[in-house]
Amino acid sequence: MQRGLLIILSGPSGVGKGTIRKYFETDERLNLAYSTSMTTRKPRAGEVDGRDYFFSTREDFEKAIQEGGLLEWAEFVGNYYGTPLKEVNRLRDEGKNVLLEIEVQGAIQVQEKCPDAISIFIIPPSMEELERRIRGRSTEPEEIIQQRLAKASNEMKMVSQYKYIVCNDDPKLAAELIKTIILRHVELEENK
Ligand SMILES: Nc1ncnc2c1ncn2[C@@H]1O[C@H](COP(=O)(O)OP(=O)(O)OP(=O)(O)O)[C@@H](O)[C@H]1O
Ligand SMILES: Nc1nc2c(ncn2[C@@H]2O[C@H](COP(=O)(O)O)[C@@H](O)[C@H]2O)c(=O)[nH]1
Repeated sequence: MQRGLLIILSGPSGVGKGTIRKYFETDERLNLAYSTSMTTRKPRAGEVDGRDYFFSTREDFEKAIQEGGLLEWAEFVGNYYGTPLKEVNRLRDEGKNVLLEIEVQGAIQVQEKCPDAISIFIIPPSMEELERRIRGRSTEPEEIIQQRLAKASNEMKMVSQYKYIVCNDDPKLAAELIKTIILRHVELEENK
């Protein structure tokens, strides 16, 4: 069986990564599995442990780092976020194409470790629109919104580190573009 691909979906907080993912994650042709991350952030209303994230204490997260249990990890606006390595390997060994939805520092670590990873950076139509989206979501207090927006400006400077750049103006169109990228890579793998 062919090992599954590793796909990185990255971009500033609030750009619409999660929204776009919803449009293509049920497309069976993509044979996708979403990698659930570990985080020390507190759950938002409606978030479910084990589905949206594995919510953890800082102590347990640091233990996971020390034990080499994470493919990548980063501190983002006061919280740790990381990708459990074992699950990614298990899914890829089963032939699944694994999707990581992660921020920029983590995306760079994954690309260093797995140069074949398909990295996609989502950009907003403008920084004003990014701000509207992050505020419109109403999930963070003002102080955190400010920190996330400051972080976003720096993250936008890292676009050249990615193989593909997709603008999320219309989420359905962005999802279609990403689907095309993934399906082409699946085809290339099959013809290897
Ligand atoms: N193309 C779009 N046009 C207008 N609003 C959008 C668009 N895409 C997403 N949104 C809205 O922007 C907000 C942020 O989207 P979303 O939560 O998907 O971002 P995200 O990149 O996954 O954020 P985070 O990285 O913080 O998890 C949501 O309220 C979503 O409905
Ligand atoms: N490096 C990693 N970044 C991750 C991971 N899981 C999520 N994220 C990114 O963190 C920010 C903030 O997320 P939020 O849910 O608090 O809004 C966002 O850019 C996520 O994509 C991970 O495992 N590693």
